[in-house]
Amino acid sequence: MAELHFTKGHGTGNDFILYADPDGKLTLTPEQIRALCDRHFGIGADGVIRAVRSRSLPDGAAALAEDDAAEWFMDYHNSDGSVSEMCGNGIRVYVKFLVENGLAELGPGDTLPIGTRGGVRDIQGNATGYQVDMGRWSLSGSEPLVRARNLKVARPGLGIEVGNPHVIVALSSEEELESADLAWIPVLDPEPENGANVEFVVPREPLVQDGVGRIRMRVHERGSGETLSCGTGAVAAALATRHWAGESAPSQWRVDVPGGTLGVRMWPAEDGEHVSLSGPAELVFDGMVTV
Ligand SMILES: N[C@@H](CCC[C@H](N)C(=O)O)C(=O)O
Repeated sequence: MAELHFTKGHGTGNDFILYADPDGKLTLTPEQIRALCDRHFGIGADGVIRAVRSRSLPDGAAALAEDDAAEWFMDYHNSDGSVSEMCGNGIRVYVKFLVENGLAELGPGDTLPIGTRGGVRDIQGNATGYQVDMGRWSLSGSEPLVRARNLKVARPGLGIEVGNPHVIVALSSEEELESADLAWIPVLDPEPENGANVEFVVPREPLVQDGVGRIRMRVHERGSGETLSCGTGAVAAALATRHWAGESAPSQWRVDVPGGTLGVRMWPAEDGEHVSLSGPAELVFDGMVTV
């Protein structure tokens, strides 16, 4: 038995249990993670984030090889105990947790590199929260047929990798988006080898306003079920919508999710196109549980 001092936080309603374990001494089992995330019998959360030094974790070696300034690693687990490569909402909340606990500094204009299993991500503060350079992205090459409960027909999805895997599905109307029952796992055919987060999107009317693209999105997250928001999902959904909209589509997007709004921007970098995610990060309360 050990005492776990934790902080509960969220980014647009995507909620996490965070704890500091700089030297990598408190690895939770999948069973412990499931119990902590249980919304009736535990604290309740979409995932658990451990703040651990990159040098204290085998997975951190790749992060340090990529950028030796990536002192901190975001060790992310979904609420079912599975590991994920990356979490776009979680990383903003994670940086706020590091800064508020005096584990890292992030002054105006500074960049903080964070190790993740999906690669090192650079974070900056901004007026509404944090901005994350999500790095390079790619089409996964897969376009599975997607069936979701309450949607009458199967739809083609578009596979996109932004460090973790996503499949994006365009729906025809806001009514259809609301009618989908995402408590049920969408069925993908073919099923991606490592599973996928599935985002359902509809354009706002008009799609582009003042040069900014606008979409609404709901998500069923791999390993967590339906959540109020998914940062990497918002990035993938904006990329997919731009892909469908063609050459003239904007490079700046506003993505409305049930828990709030996220910003996505595509921009040319030296090594190819990067995409960044911006949004708020909140720490809600601290507590202690025995695990
Ligand atoms: N909510 C996250 C994504 C968390 C991981 C995801 N469920 C996966 O398994 O890849 C986000 O904000 O990006």
